[in-house]
Amino acid sequence: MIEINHLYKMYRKGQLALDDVNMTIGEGMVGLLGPNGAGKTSLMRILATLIRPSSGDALINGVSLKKAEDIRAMIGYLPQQFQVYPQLTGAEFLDYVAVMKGMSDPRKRKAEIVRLLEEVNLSEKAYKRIRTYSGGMRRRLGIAQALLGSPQVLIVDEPTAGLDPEERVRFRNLLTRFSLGRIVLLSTHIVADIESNCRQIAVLDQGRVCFSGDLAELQASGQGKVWEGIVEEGLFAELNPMSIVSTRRTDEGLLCRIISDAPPIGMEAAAVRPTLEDGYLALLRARQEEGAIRLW
Ligand SMILES: Nc1ncnc2c1ncn2[C@@H]1O[C@H](COP(=O)(O)OP(=O)(O)OP(=O)(O)O)[C@@H](O)[C@H]1O
Repeated sequence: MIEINHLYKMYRKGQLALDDVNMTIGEGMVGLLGPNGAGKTSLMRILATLIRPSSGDALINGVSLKKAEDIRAMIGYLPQQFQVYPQLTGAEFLDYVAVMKGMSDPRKRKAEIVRLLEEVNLSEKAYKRIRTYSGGMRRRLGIAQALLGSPQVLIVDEPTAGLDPEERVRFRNLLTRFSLGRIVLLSTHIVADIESNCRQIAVLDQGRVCFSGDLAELQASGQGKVWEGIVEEGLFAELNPMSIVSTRRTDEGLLCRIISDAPPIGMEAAAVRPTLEDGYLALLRARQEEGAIRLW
């Protein structure tokens, strides 16, 4: 379990990235959603003990972040910009990381690397140079390095950014498999990444946790606020662009999906069932209206 207590992060130039974050994270896959600049990476880097909080603390399985060595032995981390050495092979790279993690027995190291390469479906590429890997293969290698030493907690920062749809699905499935019996904390701003397999979701916005709950609860944030209707093309420009979630051209005009507390003016619209993404957008929009955040 991860217990985050009154975590603040203020960067040198006065940028407040985390503003009193409190959260309890249980076992399984947990999604951390939030728009650009919400503080997701800052939170993950703090939990991975790469940077220190300005104040507050978190306990990972009862161990304080102040005990950085103990925490590092417990967690695996895949950063947003995962740096690899393109001239090494996948197996050489993992061996290098394993040595860095203090795995001194070469035979045990080799066995672990073979096992992990198999788990992430890279055995065939093990002895090929990383520069020949696709983006998805590099991410899978990233997960393999994060899993060296079988950590109880896996922290992955926007792991599917830049992947094609097929790799994205494959990568999500891989993470789901690893989340059995572990905590996998995954940050993203892509709702589909967390749609099917996260048992808990937290939404960060401007450094604050503005939602914590399950998928159904996030979806319910859009209840009664999602509308669909046909708009004549000439009138489209008059709609509030911030409220339009999607548009589709039909023979009658543009079919618009809109998020709004009240039925949209200037069109005939019917209330429709919110998707998870609608719920997320409705939540951010409500905060926007409270004046809490700037527009995208
Ligand atoms: N090293 C830094 N120095 C100063 N400000 C920073 C630094 N790193 C992040 N920030 C600021 O802190 C805030 C939170 O950034 P962070 O990268 O944690 O957000 P994020 O939710 O991960 O964003 P994204 O989805 O764009 O990656 C932003 O306003 C960002 O500009």
